[in-house]
Amino acid sequence: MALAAARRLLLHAGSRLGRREAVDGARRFANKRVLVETEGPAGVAVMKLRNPPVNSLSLECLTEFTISLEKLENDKSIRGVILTSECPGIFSAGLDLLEMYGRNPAHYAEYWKNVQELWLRLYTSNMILVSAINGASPAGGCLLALCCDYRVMADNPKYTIGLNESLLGIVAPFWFKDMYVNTIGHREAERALQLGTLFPPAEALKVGVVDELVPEDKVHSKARSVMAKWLAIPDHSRQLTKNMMRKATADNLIKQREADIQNFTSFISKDSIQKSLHMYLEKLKQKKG
Ligand SMILES: CCCC/C=C/CC(=O)SCCNC(=O)CCNC(=O)[C@H](O)C(C)(C)COP(=O)(O)OP(=O)(O)OC[C@H]1O[C@@H](n2cnc3c(N)ncnc32)[C@H](O)[C@@H]1OP(=O)(O)O
Repeated sequence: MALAAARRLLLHAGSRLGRREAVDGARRFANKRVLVETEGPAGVAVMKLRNPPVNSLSLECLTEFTISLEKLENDKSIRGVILTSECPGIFSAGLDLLEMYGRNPAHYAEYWKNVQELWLRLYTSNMILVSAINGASPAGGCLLALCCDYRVMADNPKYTIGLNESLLGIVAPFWFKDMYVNTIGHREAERALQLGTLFPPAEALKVGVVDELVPEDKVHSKARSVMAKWLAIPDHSRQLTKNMMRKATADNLIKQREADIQNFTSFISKDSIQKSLHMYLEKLKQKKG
């Protein structure tokens, strides 16, 4: 409840709580974890995640992300968004494991509602979304990219992308799965989901998780040129087509949002699942030492 009120405040107070500048026709607004830069004439915004060290999607980050998207949707001059990261080498580490570990059921429910909210907004956005994947993109990071209409990835074998939930001992929800199937087909999705495959760029391209690979320093310029191509299509026909392709998948979640929240909450609260998350977090720590 408190978070919803804060969200309304942020959205409407925009320039008071966020920062807004106008320089040479380019505008920017920034929350703490999401920076949005727009270039008036082109109608394109660049949205940069900046939640170091790994752009994990904490509750605050999700909220700021959703608010920023909502603002852009309400700005009729914006037709397209390039989604990228300001954290070197990381697009997004996905959902924040610390939001799903050691908390109470009310927190899990609130968190999951916000994950659903962001996904629905991104997946059903009328704007053209192009992701400039400039780093690692596991699980929820891959989810963000999959919501986009086109994915450009840096051709750096150190970066991987995929829905790796099963490696954490958790299960990708049906709507993650639906979007994966829509993108790479049933057989590839079935295999990749069971194995929790994190694809290096060349394999990601081959199975269709991403659409194009470019050298790392060309990711942004390529995303811009892709955007220009998409902008040449009339909005109304492109939007109706996108809606036709995505509506059933989105509706599948919309009609069972509450049940999905309850499923998530009871699943993630299980001792065995908390134990798996604990072990995974320990593994991440040990990797350093
Ligand atoms: C029904 C349940 C369905 C729920 C669905 C969940 C979907 C998800 O998105 S679950 C999250 C899955 N994410 C991952 O598996 C990614 C885990 N992270 C990594 O593999 C690596 O961190 C990285 C490849 C993204 C980056 O590697 P790098 O070597 O640069 O950094 P690290 O030293 O590993 O990490 C730095 C720091 O950040 C912490 N961290 C990493 N990922 C997360 C995360 N997703 N949530 C919270 N915190 C994360 C990591 O533990 C390190 O913390 P410390 O500095 O405190 O040790």
